[in-house]
Order: sequence, then C-alpha cells, then structure tokens
Amino acid sequence: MMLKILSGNQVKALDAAHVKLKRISSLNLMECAAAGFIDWWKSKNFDKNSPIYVFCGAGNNGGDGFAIARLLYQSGFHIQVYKCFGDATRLSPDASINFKLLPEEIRLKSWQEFDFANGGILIDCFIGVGFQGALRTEAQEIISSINSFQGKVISVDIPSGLPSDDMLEGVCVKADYTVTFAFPKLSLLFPEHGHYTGDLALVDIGIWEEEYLPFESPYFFLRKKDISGFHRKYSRFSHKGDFGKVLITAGSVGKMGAAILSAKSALRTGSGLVNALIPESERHIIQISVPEVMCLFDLPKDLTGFDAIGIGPGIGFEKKAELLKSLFEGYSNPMVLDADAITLLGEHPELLSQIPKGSILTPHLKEFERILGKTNNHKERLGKASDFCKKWKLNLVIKGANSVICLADGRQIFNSSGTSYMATAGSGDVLTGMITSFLGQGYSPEAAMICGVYQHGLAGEIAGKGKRRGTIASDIIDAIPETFVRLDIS
Ligand SMILES: NC(=O)C1=CN([C@@H]2O[C@H](COP(=O)(O)OP(=O)(O)OC[C@H]3O[C@@H](n4cnc5c(N)ncnc54)[C@H](OP(=O)(O)O)[C@@H]3O)[C@@H](O)[C@H]2O)[C@@H](O)CC1
Ligand SMILES: Nc1ncnc2c1ncn2[C@@H]1O[C@H](COP(=O)(O)OP(=O)(O)O)[C@@H](O)[C@H]1O
Ligand SMILES: [K+]
Repeated sequence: MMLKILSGNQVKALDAAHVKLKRISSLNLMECAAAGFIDWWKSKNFDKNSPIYVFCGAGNNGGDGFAIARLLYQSGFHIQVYKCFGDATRLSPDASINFKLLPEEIRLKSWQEFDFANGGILIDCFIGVGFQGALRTEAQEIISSINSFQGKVISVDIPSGLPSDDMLEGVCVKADYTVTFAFPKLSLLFPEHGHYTGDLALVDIGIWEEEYLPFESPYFFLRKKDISGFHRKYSRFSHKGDFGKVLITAGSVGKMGAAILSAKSALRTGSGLVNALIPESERHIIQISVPEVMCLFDLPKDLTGFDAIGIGPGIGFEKKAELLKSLFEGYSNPMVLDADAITLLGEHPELLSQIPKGSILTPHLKEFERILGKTNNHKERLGKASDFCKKWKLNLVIKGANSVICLADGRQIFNSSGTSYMATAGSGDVLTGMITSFLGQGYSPEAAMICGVYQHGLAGEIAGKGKRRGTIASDIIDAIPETFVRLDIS
C-alpha cells in the first residue's frame, strides 16, 4: 500500500477516525506530531546557542507550536513564544491545553513586539491546514513580517498562508524547511511553491496507511518502503533471456550521447540484451563506449522479439514521424516514449490513437505542453494529465522534482526520491533506459514506472552526495547498481 495524499479538508476526519481507532485523545496526537518534529530537529544538529522564536496561531497549528516550544525548552534550547492572536481570541481546545503547559520560564510576547531584524531560528506555527478563504489583513502583516526575518524559517505542517491543495494566490511564509505531518500536503509538491516550502520533511505521527482507505483521493506519495513489492524476483536458474531483450531507439549525428546514456542505463538496470537503433555512420561512438550494446541501423521488420522498446532521446525529427508510425504498426506492447518522440507526437496528434495502450510517455514540463497544450500551473497540469491518460489509455511521467507518475486509471503518484543535482543534461535519457529495462524484464507499466522513477531519483541522490553540483548523467548511471543494494533487491 502507498501513502495517500488527502486534501486539507479531509485531515480533521482522518484525525477523528485515528483517535477513535487507537483510543487516544486528539491531544495525544498533537503530542506525537510535536515529538516527531523534535526527532527531525535533532537530525539537523541546529546550533544549541541559537535563539528560537516560535510563532503560534490560535488553532491546532499553534497548538503544535506550544508543544514544540515546551519540548525544545526541555532539551535545553533558548525559546521565546510569540502569539499571533489577540488576548480575547479563543484558542482551539488542544492549543489551549498546550498553551497552559508552557513552562513559566518561556517568555511569551505578542508578534508585534518581535524585532524581525534578529537572526536565529523562527518556527512558523501560525496557520496550518485550517487556512480558509482569503488571508485577513493582520495575518498578511504577520506573514510579510516573518518573511523579513533574517534567520532561518521552519514551517510546521505547511508554510502559513499556503492553501493545502491549491495554488497560492496571496502571500505566504517563505520557509527554509517545511516539516509536514502524516502525509505531504498536495500543494507542497507543486514546483511553483518550491520557493515557499524549502526542503520538505515528512514526519510520521502513527497513522497507518490502512487508515486512509475510507478516504477518496487520486494522489499518492511513493517512498522507499513501497519499492520492493513491485520488483520481480529472479532465481538461481535465471538466464539472460529472463532479463529481457530491449530496443533503444536514440541518438543522431551530434547526439549519440543520448543513445549511450539510455542504452547503458538499460544494461545497468538489468536488461539481458540491449539493442540500439542508431544511424550507421555513428556506430563507432557507441560500440567503443558501451561494447555490451548491439547496434541496428534499420528498423527490423519483425519487432515482436523485443520485450520492450524505448524511443526518443536525441533522435531528431527528420523522417522520425514515419519511424514512430512504423513502430506503432509493428509493435503492440507498451513502449516508452521520451524527448523528441514526444515533441513529434505534439506535431502529429493523429498518431496518439496509434500508440500501444499502456505505453509510457516521460515529458519534462516543456514537452508536456507540446502534447497537452499550455497550462498555467501544476494543479491544472495534473488535471489535464489525468484526462489525457484516461482518454488514450496511456501513462505519463511528468518529470521534475517530485516527478508525477500519472496512470491510465487516473491515479497520480508523486515520487519522493531525487535531488536538484539531477538537473543536468542527459539525466532524462537515463530514466528512459531504466523504465524500458524494467518493462523488458516483464514488469507491468505501473511497476516499471514506479521502480524506474524511484530508483532513478535514488541513483541521483547517491551520485549527488559526493559530487553535488558536479554530478553528471553518467554518475547517475554508475549509481544505479547501488540502488538495488540499498533496496535489498537481488
Ligand atoms: N493529522 C494531522 O495532520 C495533525 C494536524 N495537527 C495540526 O493541526 C493543524 C490544523 O489545525 P486547525 O484545523 O485547528 O487549523 P489551523 O491550521 O491551526 O488554522 C486555524 C487558525 O488559522 C486561522 N485562519 C484560518 N484562515 C484564516 C484566514 N483566511 N486569515 C487569517 N487567519 C486564518 C484561524 O483563525 P479563525 O478564522 O478561526 O479566527 C485559526 O486561528 C495542522 O496543520 C497541524 O499543524 C496536529 O496537531 C495533529 C495531527
Ligand atoms: N530538482 C530536481 N529534483 C529531483 N529530480 C530532478 C530535479 N531536476 C531534474 N530532475 C530529474 O532529472 C531528470 C531530467 O530529465 P530531462 O528534463 O528530460 O533532462 P534531459 O533532457 O537533459 O535528459 C528527470 O527525471 C527529473 O525528474
Ligand atoms: K504553519
């Protein structure tokens, strides 16, 4: 089972169901959330001498703040609490209890008394998923002031003012870190909000994935623990035929790197045999750099011998629409379409209906618009992707940070692995090779995308750890085998 991403409105009902099932109080759940935050905090090794300012609202997000302030105080940190509400405001019941539990030694002030030119760490517990309607004037003032703070800002659950499931319209807190509870709120995964959310951490508060079952949502969050269940197990007697024979159609004059990267990735992902369809004049480049690959110079008449086909990286456009057409006519299993193949589909929409059902298209945001048209934001993009996948019975991977796997049945799965060090030429070609390889090993399109996208991100993390912004696509390929080790996949 995979973690569901619910809407902000469903959180209260989820909490209520959990509290009932586990026979705990909602106050207890708030304490779990605060304790989870402290565990994350400890992993960050923040400076013990740094002053910490906890900004609390009157709802349960503020309640988390009071509990966090108490726990950090008990761990020896210097804490001041700033109230973002007036003296006459009624606190939510659990916030009120945690307010009263604040140790007497903690200084309590109103937010207007704070000097935002201060340094240190500001913990933003002003508004969480209870944000409704448009921000009131004072709340806008509080948020703008928080954004003028000179130190680090950590938002609890969600940056205050950011709607949980929609695009931001007004102002919201710009956080360096967002520590979110139970599941990532949908809006935290939108690229447009990256500037506000900062680094994202997910804190488990003890709600099991089974407890999400009664709640409807098309959105899921893919994590390390989900991956092994999608993998095929091989036996002692497996031979190279069992690992699949794939065809990678990639590269052209001046772009043979794309063919090398995707073919090599397919090999590193476990394919038994990799054939590359390339221009004959360019054969030396690939045969010297990846001797394990066999080259073809014309599309074979019979394609049925291939367990999977991947097409697109660096193929260019000349006579390539005809090539796509021949592939669609000669091959009826799901295939992977990337890069130039996607651009071609945008120019030849009449070909969409001919793509084998269940195929996988892996566009980045620009390529996405070439087939699906302009979109104003990620929310709109997700909606268009869902309609497209259902209409054509195809799957999409919308690439980027938190790539989204969009399935033909409407489910949309956000990936959790990856790093910005993967924003480098050719890293998409690596993904094409990986997904094609898994398809060729007999995985369903869903399993091939899930394993491919997650392990591609994990390989990027492994490569990026030592090389940071110096990471190149070849480093990601070199790290693919280590992903099997980390996931304990033989
Ligand atoms: N399972 C979980 O995830 C758990 C969740 N937990 C935590 O509970 C949080 C949700 O708490 P919640 O429902 O009490 O709402 P919350 O976010 O504090 O916001 C309400 C406050 O915001 C204000 N406000 C609202 N709109 C406004 C506007 N337009 N303009 C101005 N102000 C506005 C509103 O003011 P009011 O309108 O009522 O005057 C009120 O003061 C959640 O994010 C997480 O941190 C954990 O404790 C336990 C497990
Ligand atoms: N900031 C990021 N965080 C995580 N993954 C990223 C990030 N930027 C890029 N990637 C990943 O790197 C790959 C880039 O693919 P693509 O844009 O097709 O590059 P190219 O065309 O150069 O091969 C995608 O799989 C994408 O998910
Ligand atoms: K918040």
